[in-house]
Amino acid sequence: MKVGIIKEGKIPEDKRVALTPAQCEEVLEQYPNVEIYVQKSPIRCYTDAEYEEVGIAVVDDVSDCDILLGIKEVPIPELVPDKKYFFFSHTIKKQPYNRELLRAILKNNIDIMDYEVLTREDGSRVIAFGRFAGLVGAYNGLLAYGKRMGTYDLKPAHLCHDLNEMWIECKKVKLPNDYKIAITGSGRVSNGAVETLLAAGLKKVSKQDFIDNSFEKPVFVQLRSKDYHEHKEGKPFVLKEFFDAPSDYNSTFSELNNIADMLVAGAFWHPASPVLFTKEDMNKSDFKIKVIADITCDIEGSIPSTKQPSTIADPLYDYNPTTGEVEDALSSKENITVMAVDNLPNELPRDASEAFGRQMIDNVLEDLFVKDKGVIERATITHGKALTPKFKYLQDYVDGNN
Ligand SMILES: NC(=O)c1ccc[n+]([C@@H]2O[C@H](COP(=O)([O-])OP(=O)(O)OC[C@H]3O[C@@H](n4cnc5c(N)ncnc54)[C@H](O)[C@@H]3O)[C@@H](O)[C@H]2O)c1
Repeated sequence: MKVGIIKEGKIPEDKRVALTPAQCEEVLEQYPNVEIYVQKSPIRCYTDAEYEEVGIAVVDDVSDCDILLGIKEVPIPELVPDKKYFFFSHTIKKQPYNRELLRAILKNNIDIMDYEVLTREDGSRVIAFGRFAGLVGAYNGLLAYGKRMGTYDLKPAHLCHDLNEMWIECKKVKLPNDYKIAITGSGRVSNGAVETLLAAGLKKVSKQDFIDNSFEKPVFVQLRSKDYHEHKEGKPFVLKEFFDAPSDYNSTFSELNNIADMLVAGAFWHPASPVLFTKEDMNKSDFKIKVIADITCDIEGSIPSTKQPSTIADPLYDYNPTTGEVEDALSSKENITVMAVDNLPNELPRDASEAFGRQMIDNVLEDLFVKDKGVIERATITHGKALTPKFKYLQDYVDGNN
């Protein structure tokens, strides 16, 4: 079986790759009937030379391979008919901008296996980049504070060679004693953010201590959903019930509005959930938060200042709490500085790729190359020019009725 690692064609460019050079070697050793070909790419985070150094074939054309591995959506003119593809198609929520892509996939008799729906039997996702989003998102928050105050200057994560260099950069962080950072969430993103703040020398404290005490060093609190939501009728907080009916809950986050200096937003936010605070709260004189690293990046979602996404190249903007408008980054001390990069894992592409490939090797490739125990079937959106049964709900989207 021939496997091709394709060159990413989407703009803005994605540097990540599904298998690193060392992982390609590992796969070839484990599956002697498999061949791997890497399509030449000037942007991939692992260079063509790094693949060649370990004996992996780097070629111009991978269209004779049986299975093609990418990361982001393949541009329609680059799709090769009758192939099996793996990439993030961003079609399963009927994203309007990818309707034509799904139509082209069907027309060209392509089987698309989408990483987003690669799941284990219990439904948990096999491939997720949340940790890297959290690592970099919190780092960008610290970077923003250094720039606001002019106290230190962190090298942007995407200019660091890898995560190790970012950890070393973290040593430059100098926050005042009693500087307080609130992180929301307890999942992959939030736990990644915790790793960065610990690496930067902050101390983790409980919510009560965060509110009641002052400290001789910078501190952070990690808030689980139950730490900042309460049932509207005073019933006990039950996580499943909160997920099922978030509109039955109020947010109590505002008790930290005049305590936290920075917010790192890392909890998934359902549109029916209460917001963290309002535009009016942000305009109050005791609203203390001056840096918001919004990793969830829901535009006009739980955080009113997240009015637009920002980019890796230009990660910050200011929110003027008086006018409610976006202004240039770091244009006034009265403004709140926002980081809302929506593709954070791409800032550490080498590490993110390595974690990605590890998940592929450990959880997917045996099903792909030997016998499918369900992983591949669950992730297959199209087969034989038709939607597979699980994805039939996309038919009206394909037909253009929705
Ligand atoms: N900016 C980026 O580049 C980037 C990258 C990856 C993920 N994200 C976003 O970060 C957020 C968190 O992702 P994650 O990987 O940590 O997810 P996760 O499933 O690992 O964790 C989700 C967290 O949100 C909380 N939560 C609150 N309401 C919820 C609900 N209704 N359903 C599910 N969880 C709920 C959970 O308790 C948990 O703490 C998501 O919104 C995701 O889209 C952003």
